[in-house]
Amino acid sequence: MDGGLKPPLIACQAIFRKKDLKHTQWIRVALDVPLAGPFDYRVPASLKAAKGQRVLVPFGRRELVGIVLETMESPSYPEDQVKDILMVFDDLPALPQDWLDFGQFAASYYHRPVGEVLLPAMPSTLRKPGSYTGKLSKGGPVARLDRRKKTGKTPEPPEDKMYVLNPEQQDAVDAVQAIEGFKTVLLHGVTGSGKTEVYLHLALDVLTKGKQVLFLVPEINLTPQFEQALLARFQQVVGLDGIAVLHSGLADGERLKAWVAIQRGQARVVLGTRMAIFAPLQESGLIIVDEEHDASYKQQEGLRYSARDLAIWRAHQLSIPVVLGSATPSLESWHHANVGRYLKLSLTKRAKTTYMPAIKLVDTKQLKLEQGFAPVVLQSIRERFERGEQSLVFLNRRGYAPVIHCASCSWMSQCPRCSVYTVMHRMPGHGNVLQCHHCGYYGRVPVKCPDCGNQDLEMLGRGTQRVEEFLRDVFPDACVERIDADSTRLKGSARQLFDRVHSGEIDILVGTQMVAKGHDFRKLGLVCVLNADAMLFSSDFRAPEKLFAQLVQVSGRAGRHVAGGEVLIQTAYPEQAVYQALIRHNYDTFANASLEERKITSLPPFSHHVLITAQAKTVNEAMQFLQETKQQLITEPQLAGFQAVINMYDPVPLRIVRVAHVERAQLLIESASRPVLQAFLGYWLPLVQDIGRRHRIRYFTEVDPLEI
Ligand SMILES: Nc1ncnc2c1ncn2[C@@H]1O[C@H](COP(=O)(O)OP(=O)(O)OP(=O)(O)O)[C@@H](O)[C@H]1O
Ligand SMILES: [Zn+2]
Repeated sequence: MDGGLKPPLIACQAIFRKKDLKHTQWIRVALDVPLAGPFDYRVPASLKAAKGQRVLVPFGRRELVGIVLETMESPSYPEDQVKDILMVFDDLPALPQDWLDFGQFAASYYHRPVGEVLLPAMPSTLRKPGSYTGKLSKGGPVARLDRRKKTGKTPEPPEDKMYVLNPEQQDAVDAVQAIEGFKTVLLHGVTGSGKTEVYLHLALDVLTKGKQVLFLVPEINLTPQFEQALLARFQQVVGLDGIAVLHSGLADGERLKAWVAIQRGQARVVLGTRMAIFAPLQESGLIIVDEEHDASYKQQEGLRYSARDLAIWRAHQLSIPVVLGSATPSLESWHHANVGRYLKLSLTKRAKTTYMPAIKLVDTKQLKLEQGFAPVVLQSIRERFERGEQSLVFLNRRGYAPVIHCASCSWMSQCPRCSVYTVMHRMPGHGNVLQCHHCGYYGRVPVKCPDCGNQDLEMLGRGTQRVEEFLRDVFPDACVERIDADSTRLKGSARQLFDRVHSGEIDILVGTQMVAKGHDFRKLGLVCVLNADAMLFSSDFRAPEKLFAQLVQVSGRAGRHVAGGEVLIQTAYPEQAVYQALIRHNYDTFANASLEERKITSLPPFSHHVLITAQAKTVNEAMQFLQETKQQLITEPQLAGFQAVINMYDPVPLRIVRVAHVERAQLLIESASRPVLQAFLGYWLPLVQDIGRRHRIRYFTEVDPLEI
């Protein structure tokens, strides 16, 4: 048995207790429970626990795995109330102090208990008592992993196409390499400008200095492409095990393996989605955040963190550079670069073709559309197909039809649990079903109207499935495939589909935002965008920024390796500023004008937001609760000083007010100063908690929300 793994000590603890009292090592432990703590424990003489080690502790009637945050002279409770820990796990090196500090920072900034930050960051096997105490534990998950024999030969690395950097790329590399200590770099490079090559050159430099590189990408389906590039370039340098990948799509064992390699310092390059920001790196030299503007860096449940923002804090903490790359930087980052807080580096040309694709607007107002397609769009797809080039049809709506409708009584396929319509999906083998994209509800498609009995129910609108079906009809000789959350549900299926696009087998690809970003499609000549207008009139002040970014990204998939790339955007509002900036490839003008508007209206980045979202049986209860919390600013004497510097809006119901029988409302808090807002939250959130308890209401707090 591994040295540190002792059988549970519950039985022998009583014997030790008396003579142990002089010894007394006290520790403070982080536990994944929704309570603030602190949780203090005593370490019996038979054990030794150091900071950053995991320990097994009794908690109420349960036993939990926690992380030692501190060792102390004395506990913060009377000693006889402090319980003994049961085990210490020393099968891995202690988690580094800077990692603990990082977790503490995230906890305080996002106002969550530290245990809810640190423990969920780890693979589940390392924080489940059962993985160590059960009959089959055999020394714990790490020992089991280490015993697993390596079989087979190490695969050869993929072929590496290292390019001679063009002058812009070289300048960017030189500028980052010249940085000493911490600096945030914004690498603004147009789509296809070869940002990846810049990252790889920077990474090589850092690796040869013996440091680790952390590489963040926004989506799981971008990891295989980057993993291949990293293996091609670095497998010879750091070995196969020197490259670790972390994302939520990994099986438990794979995630454990990657984590262990990182914590032991064996992994030199860590590639991952947002969760990888919590990798316990030992000696990191560089952090790269690709597509830094992407909303996927924001976690939308539990600890609602932004991995991009945390990456900057982490780099500052470690005194290393952090490179944020994007063709469409977030307005926050763009602003920081404009005022000189970040170093702005630009790649203005494409690396391969030198041409940006021609972006054209197809005005659909006067046109008769066929299944949502303008005739010129279908004609263009046909021409590309005949020339052997690929086309991408982008439609950000999955399913077959967004709603079923009865023309005679106006019945609609409303979700019984939510205030949205259910979407009709074709399920191979199951026929047609109605599915709610918010609560997961499934139902049959009625054969006749449930209200009036009319048998002619209509399918309104179209999603990717219907578009795929239509294109298969129109182009029977073409290979038409669809990539969206439905077609890639099975593990590995997304990768297979993307491989088929890259190999050129697929002629026409229909896809949602899954296909829109990051991918370097070689044979893709044409991109068609069907329902861009859907995002045009959203109430969210970030909607134009998001729409612009999305359209630039998807347009950027066209003509990366072939000349003559073209993008056709169907719209009924071609005069809108977003579209006009887009056809001119003018990010700078769009961003600067948007920032000007934000400044006038005091919106981020010129102010800072916190959002409280309350959930109750009725929206009125949620609103009342929020109203009462808002009232504190006026009635609570200790908050009086904040009245002039904190702005609270009126509570409002969410746009989709009911999801899964729960109604929601939100309260937006704003301040021109981040430290002031943080100080205010420190006083105000405990009051909110008390009111929440009284109202028996669930709510969550979101610092720097992306959607309001
Ligand atoms: N110096 C170079 N010479 C020739 N080709 C290059 C050079 N640098 C990169 N490339 C190639 O250009 C293509 C586009 O590069 P890459 O995918 O890195 O673009 P990107 O800037 O990340 O774009 P996006 O923002 O759209 O993801 C790739 O096929 C890459 O191999
Ligand atoms: Zn629903």
